[in-house]
Amino acid sequence: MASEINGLLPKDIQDLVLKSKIFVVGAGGVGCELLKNLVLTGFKDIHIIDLDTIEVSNLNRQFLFRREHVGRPKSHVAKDSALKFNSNVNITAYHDSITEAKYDVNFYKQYSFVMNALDNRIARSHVNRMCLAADIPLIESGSSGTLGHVTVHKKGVTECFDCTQRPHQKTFPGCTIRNTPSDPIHCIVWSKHLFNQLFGLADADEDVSPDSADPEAISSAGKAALETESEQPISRVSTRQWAQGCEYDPQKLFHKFFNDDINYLLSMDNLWKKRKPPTPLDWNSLPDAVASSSSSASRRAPILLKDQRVWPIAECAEVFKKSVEILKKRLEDEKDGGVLIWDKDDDVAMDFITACSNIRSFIFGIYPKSRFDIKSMAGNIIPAIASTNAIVGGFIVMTAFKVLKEDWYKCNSVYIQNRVNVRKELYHFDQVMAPNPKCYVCGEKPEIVLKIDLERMTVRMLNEKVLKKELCMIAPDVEIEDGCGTILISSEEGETDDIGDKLVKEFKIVNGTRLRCDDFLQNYNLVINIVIMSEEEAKDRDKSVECFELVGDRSLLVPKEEDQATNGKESDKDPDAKEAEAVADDDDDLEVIAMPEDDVKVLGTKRPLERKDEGEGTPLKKRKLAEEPSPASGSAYCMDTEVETIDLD
Ligand SMILES: Nc1ncnc2c1ncn2[C@@H]1O[C@H](COP(=O)(O)OP(=O)(O)OP(=O)(O)O)[C@@H](O)[C@H]1O
Ligand SMILES: [Zn+2]
Repeated sequence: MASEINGLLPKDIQDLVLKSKIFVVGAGGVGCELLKNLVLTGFKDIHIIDLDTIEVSNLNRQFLFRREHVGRPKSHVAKDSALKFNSNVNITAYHDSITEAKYDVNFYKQYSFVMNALDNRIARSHVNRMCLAADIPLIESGSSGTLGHVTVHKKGVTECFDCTQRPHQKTFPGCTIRNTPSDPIHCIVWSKHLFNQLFGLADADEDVSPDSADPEAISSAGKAALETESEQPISRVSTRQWAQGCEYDPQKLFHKFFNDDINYLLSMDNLWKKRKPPTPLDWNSLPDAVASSSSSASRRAPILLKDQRVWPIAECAEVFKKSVEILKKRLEDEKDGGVLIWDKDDDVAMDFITACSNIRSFIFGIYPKSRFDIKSMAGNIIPAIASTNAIVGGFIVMTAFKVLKEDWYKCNSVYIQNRVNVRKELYHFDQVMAPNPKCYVCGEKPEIVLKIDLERMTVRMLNEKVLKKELCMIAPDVEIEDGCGTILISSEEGETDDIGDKLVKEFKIVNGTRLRCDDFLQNYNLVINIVIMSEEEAKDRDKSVECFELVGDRSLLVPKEEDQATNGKESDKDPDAKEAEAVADDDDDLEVIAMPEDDVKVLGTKRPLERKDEGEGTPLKKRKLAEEPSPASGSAYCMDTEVETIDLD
């Protein structure tokens, strides 16, 4: 293997490779490629963690896994398969989540550096914080379709993973989902919400019934609907309770969601002045056609597989009936009031979503979709491409050499794009950036501004949605800076459960209140400055949208003059690179992946890393593209990087 053969690697790198101990987080698409590269490079002590087991759908690209491995832990099988490439390596495999408390700061300290090969923001952000706490370099990576990235993060030297705010998931206004869908994705999202309301973790923000507070509906005509609302029996009980009350009778469910509720929507006649009104369906006289008989998919129907053809409405109703019956039984079998978790790979759950979304599409005159298409939209499936993973895995190892040598200023960010840019490059190399002093994670005194709707924000929402989901904490403790140290949230199980449903305003939280948050596991402290939404703002806000907004540090919104004058600006960045950067946010739970046009927001301005004069440690100059021209390529920046990448001397 490379490190065992003298002369293959430069001597200094060979020595560093032989003596380093490294940690790979994730043994999926990128993780498999990476592990194979690492053993072939001759790293001797490799640890790898993954929480998952192997699924059939992994086999087309996660080539360390074979059919006989399905169901076994990814990390264990990855280890066994990689050892076949080079048995002269120590691999330690953990079948576990990296967010478990036992992987603490001391655990991280044993490594020379850490490599992320993950697929979600929470785990990425967690590892970022652990590496900052342990002061261990992190190589972050990701791939999504043809896009990929590799970036380096080193405490106090480069920006951290959270220094740049990444685009968030694309969401749809609640009234579009509940009242006026116009695209298949609206019906798919509604169906996922319906699944959760009936069988899963019901979320008040995912209501599926008509929204009579829709500003568009509120007019003299819409008032009729508002008035009849009180007569709607189901408005007083939750959708779950109502469904339980009628024993999940599929016909009754069908009638409510696809007839009663639609008639109710029709009564909000303001909504239909400029739109085609929906058509309620009757279980006993279902049309025989597919939602749009002119669709090319339906014309091809006879020769297609079940997954590829678009089901006629009568078939959708039949599938709806069967899937409701099975899901009802599964829910009954759950112990201790457990609920079902929606999973794109669960056939019955997918049948339910396909049937519901196509029935709803029919009602609203939206073109239908095949089960295959709906699965990819509902599960945010972006085809994983083996070659992108391979390229990312390769770049990680090339980057690892620079990390081992602590050549931070050479650790450019790499973005793999899906088309060549103006300079005819498929790979975009971006300057390594110094930490953002205002970063809410690695800044000296991390602070953030949180705007909340006092009438809606409960303690539980603050914990689950803001701290854990948005701010990626794992086990937060929160104290109000009110002079008495009132504990609002405790990481100790059960300690603050009883106040979870209380509104935060009951704890005298007002404009300017400061909340001290502390995640002991991540060694992370954050002060949240509360800003209250004005009544006007809260009133205008779509009720199905979250009742909070993370504003960041307000002072960050206005860059300092000095920053503007001297530093690289985000707007200079190649748009393709921004698209690739969005890959980092390809969370499992996204509804729709960040689109290329979504801008990457930056907290403050970016600061290119200053190059240090080797040996003396004094800053040489700001490393700027224009200062290092390359006659050969006309792109000093990338040429420079290529040379650095290929020529290891
Ligand atoms: N908290 C975590 N701890 C350990 N491993 C994790 C954690 N979160 C995600 N992973 C692992 O990261 C890997 C990411 O790989 P990849 O993106 O190829 O996903 P996948 O689940 O294998 O594929 P797909 O999502 O396309 O089915 C997965 O194997 C996943 O189990
Ligand atoms: Zn940071």
